[in-house]
Order: sequence, then C-alpha cells, then structure tokens
Amino acid sequence: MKCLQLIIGPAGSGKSTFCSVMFNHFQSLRRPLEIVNLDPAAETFNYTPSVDIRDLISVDDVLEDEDIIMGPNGGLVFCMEYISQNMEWIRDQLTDGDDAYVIVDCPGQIELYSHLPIMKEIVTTFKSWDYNVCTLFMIDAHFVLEPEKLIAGALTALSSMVSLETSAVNVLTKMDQLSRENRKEVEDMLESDCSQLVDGVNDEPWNEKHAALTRAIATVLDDYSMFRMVALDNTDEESIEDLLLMIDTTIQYGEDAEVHDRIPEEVDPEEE
Ligand SMILES: Nc1nc2c(ncn2[C@@H]2O[C@H](COP(=O)(O)OP(=O)(O)OP(=O)(O)O)[C@@H](O)[C@H]2O)c(=O)[nH]1
Repeated sequence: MKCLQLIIGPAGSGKSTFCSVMFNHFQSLRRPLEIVNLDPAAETFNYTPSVDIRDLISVDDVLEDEDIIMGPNGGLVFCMEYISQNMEWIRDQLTDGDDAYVIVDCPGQIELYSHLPIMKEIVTTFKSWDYNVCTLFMIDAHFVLEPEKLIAGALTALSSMVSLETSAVNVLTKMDQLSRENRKEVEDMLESDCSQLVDGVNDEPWNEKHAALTRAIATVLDDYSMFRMVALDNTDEESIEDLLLMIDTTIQYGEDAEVHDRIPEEVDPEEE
C-alpha cells in the first residue's frame, strides 16, 4: 500500500522538525522513506529530502523575477500554482513503488488549505497516483492549554480537513517543552471531551452568546470521531511508533479508526 503523510500546520508549529524526527526514526529501522520538501520558501531543515521543490521553483526566484511583481505571499501562491501544474516533476523523482512511504513537508500559510484550491489539487494528484493520504495537522501543544485557543486551533485544523478531504490526525507538538503540570493538563484534555473543557469559558452576561457558540463548536468536535487529536513527544520512540500506528489505522479505517491518545510517562531523573 502506498502511504503519504501530508504535514501541514501554522508557521513554527513543528512541521519540519516532525519530518526530521520521522527521517531519523525510519533510518534507525532501515525502513525506506521519501521526504518531499514542498515549501518553496523553506530556509533550512534537518533531513535529506528525496525531492526538494526549491530545485523546481522557489519564492526567491519569483521575487527576483522582474517580470513578476509580487510580494512574499503572492509569490508563494504563484509557486504553489506552478507546482500543482508540474506535479510530474515530483513523481519522476519518487520511487513510486507499491510500498512507497512518502512524507510531504508543506508551507504554513493557512489560506493554501482553507480557501484556495491549490493544495486540494496537489492532494488529488497524489491520490490519482494511488497514494493513501493522511493529513497531519501540527498544533503547538502550548496553544491548547486554554479552551479558547483549543477551539481556535481545532477550527483551523477542521477547515483544512474539510477542504482537503483526506484522513486526518491532529498532532500536538513540543510536548517535551511542557512542564509536568501542563503535560497533565493536556493529558486530561485528551481524555475528556471538548464540551467538558469549554465549560469553564467566560459566560458573564455580556459574553453569553460567545460562550454558547464556543459550546456549540465543542459539541460538533465531540460528535465527529473524524476529529482525532494526539500528543507526540518527539524524544520518545514509543510515542512516535504509536502515532505511526494511528496513521496506518486512520488510513485503513478512516472515520471508524480507533483513537489511541497517549502521552508517554515522564521519566523521573532520580529513578534512572
Ligand atoms: N523542543 C521542541 N522543539 C520543537 C519541536 N518541534 C519544533 N520545535 C522547534 O520549534 C521551532 C519551529 O519548528 P519548525 O519545525 O521549523 O516549524 P515549522 O512548522 O516547520 O515552521 P515553518 O517552516 O516556519 O512553517 C524550531 O525552533 C524547532 O526546533 C518539539 O517537538 N520539541
């Protein structure tokens, strides 16, 4: 089965770091993996890509071109449109075998997923080559410690999910940076449902309608088992393996896949 992880999420959420963690993990298992850098504005990353889109087109190329007058955001959209029209360039560099496992490191600009058709077109092309696509939406774990931020992050992830129409897993990154107390909060959050979480939102009379809207959104998230959220500790091999298993299950069973939320036990340095 050909698998493809599409790594998306806001700037700085940990997409490239996640790809380098996967690169090292697959290497340690001697398991073949191809990583595609699909970000034409990428500066540096710590993995060796099998395909680097900057060899085809980069935002710098576009900004330096005197015939194209665009700012950085327009330049990125221009590049992504060019890529979506030249997908064969990517395919020519992939092994494209029956067991190919590909990870695609994407740009962070949310408009590419929420209301422009470009990423959907790119995904459709990968699907037409028989790749089973799972979108991984990276969310910085620091941003889900407050109900309002959780809802904001979830809505952004949801809009990408709805527009891309693939299996999806939302990954909480940077777990290793959280204090013990905050890790526990995230753990509780993953174990409870969203409606319970937003019970604490401010519902002073002046804010009553906003609180009601927040609760309604939380109910929607709870009602759709398609909305999966998992915490990943990059420093823990078991956590990485659990996520890979979840991705495989999600690809195979889609909406019916069982969710295995898991936060690795923190090791007490004194017990080591
Ligand atoms: N400690 C820790 N740092 C992380 C983790 N993930 C990302 N970071 C750090 O967060 C910063 C941003 O990470 P990136 O992987 O570059 O984020 P990105 O989403 O690829 O960012 P853009 O390319 O700008 O869209 C870097 O300084 C990373 O080292 C993590 O799991 N743990």
